[in-house]
Amino acid sequence: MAETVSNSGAAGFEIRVPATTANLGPGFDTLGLAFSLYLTLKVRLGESLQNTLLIHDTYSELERVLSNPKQCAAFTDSVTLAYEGENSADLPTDPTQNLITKTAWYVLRAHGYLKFPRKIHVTVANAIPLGRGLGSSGSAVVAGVLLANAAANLRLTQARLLDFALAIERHPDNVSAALLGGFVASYLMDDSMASHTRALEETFQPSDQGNSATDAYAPSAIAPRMPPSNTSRYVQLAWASEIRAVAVIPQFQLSTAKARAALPQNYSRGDLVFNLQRVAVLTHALGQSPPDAVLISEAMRDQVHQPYRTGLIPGLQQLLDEFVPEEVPGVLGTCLSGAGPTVIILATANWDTIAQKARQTFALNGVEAKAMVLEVAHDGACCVDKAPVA
Ligand SMILES: Nc1ncnc2c1ncn2[C@@H]1O[C@H](COP(=O)(O)OP(=O)(O)O)[C@@H](O)[C@H]1O
Ligand SMILES: N[C@@H](CCOP(=O)(O)O)C(=O)O
Repeated sequence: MAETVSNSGAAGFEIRVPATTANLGPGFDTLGLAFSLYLTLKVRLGESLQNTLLIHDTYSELERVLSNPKQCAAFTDSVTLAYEGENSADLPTDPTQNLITKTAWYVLRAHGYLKFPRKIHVTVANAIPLGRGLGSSGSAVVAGVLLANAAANLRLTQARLLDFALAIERHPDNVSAALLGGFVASYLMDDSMASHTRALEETFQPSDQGNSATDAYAPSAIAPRMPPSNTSRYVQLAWASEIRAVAVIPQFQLSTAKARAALPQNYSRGDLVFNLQRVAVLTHALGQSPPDAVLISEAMRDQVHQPYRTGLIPGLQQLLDEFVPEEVPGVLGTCLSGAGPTVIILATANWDTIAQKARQTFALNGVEAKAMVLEVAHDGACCVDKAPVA
């Protein structure tokens, strides 16, 4: 549950967002599960800034303000970023290029702010591997929304935080689980989001006036529209406490965009019915204690996304075929995590043995992988007053 921080007296705050796995087999773009592996933002508050609001008398005045590349520089001056830990070198610290701060900028601008109202320094500790299907981008987006909410004291409701995250991420499975925690099923209110032009593209529309670094990220000439309200609906589902996930994480990255591009536009009635039958059973079966391995293993099979992604992930099909309860004691079921390439094996025992065996299967297919045994994070993203250690 995310809280709003009152930044009046505090010297800083901390935001923590869990990693997620999406789909769980048949629940493509529908099911998400939060893990106790976190993206953490330690935020130090500095001096208050002047002229942070988009004050304008006329539309043309607003246009003049926002088409001025200096406004990009103003935003950049209001925030500094540093990374520590895993992936430190891989992510941009320019606030106009970093997904966390770009998201925060979008939320700020939609509320009439040109920049953060106080200078902030953000240290990002990211334990979530990038581009592996463990929801790193969804967590970064949720962190960005919470950052703007806390820094500008916007007091957004949970539903509104989700609206902003969805305006950017577009599929609700990862962001719903990251924000809420636990095992979550959600759907998008189709028309509202479909009619909302992609939020980040609007906010960061490249300028056609030149190629300088500042121009390239000049905001579009209009303030971004607010996303529609209540763009999604969700339900938090029961999760049997015996179940942990073995995440087998290949050392290569696969972008979600590429793995989505591999999917067909249309499906047969047979494939649709196959998934509907299984996802309905799965949402209930994963909450039952003790879990029924035979029921779950079959219910985690999928015909909508995994068959089209096996070509991108050597060893995936073998893992799906071999890590079944009949073959490996303790296993409940196996699936691709999100868009991959990580494979998730749900199990009630023998987690370390399963992890070792699964790494070997990847290795036989020429893929080096590490494995982690992950607990479900029942608490979602949070934001608390906390002064970072200097
Ligand atoms: N902590 C972070 N800070 C900034 N950007 C991030 C962070 N985590 C993820 N991203 C962005 O998201 C991209 C990965 O997104 P994606 O391809 O959807 O993979 P994943 O399955 O990990 O979500 C990264 O290359 C980076 O651009
Ligand atoms: N439903 C999406 C989930 C993408 O998750 P990610 O963790 O890979 O970003 C999909 O399968 O494309």
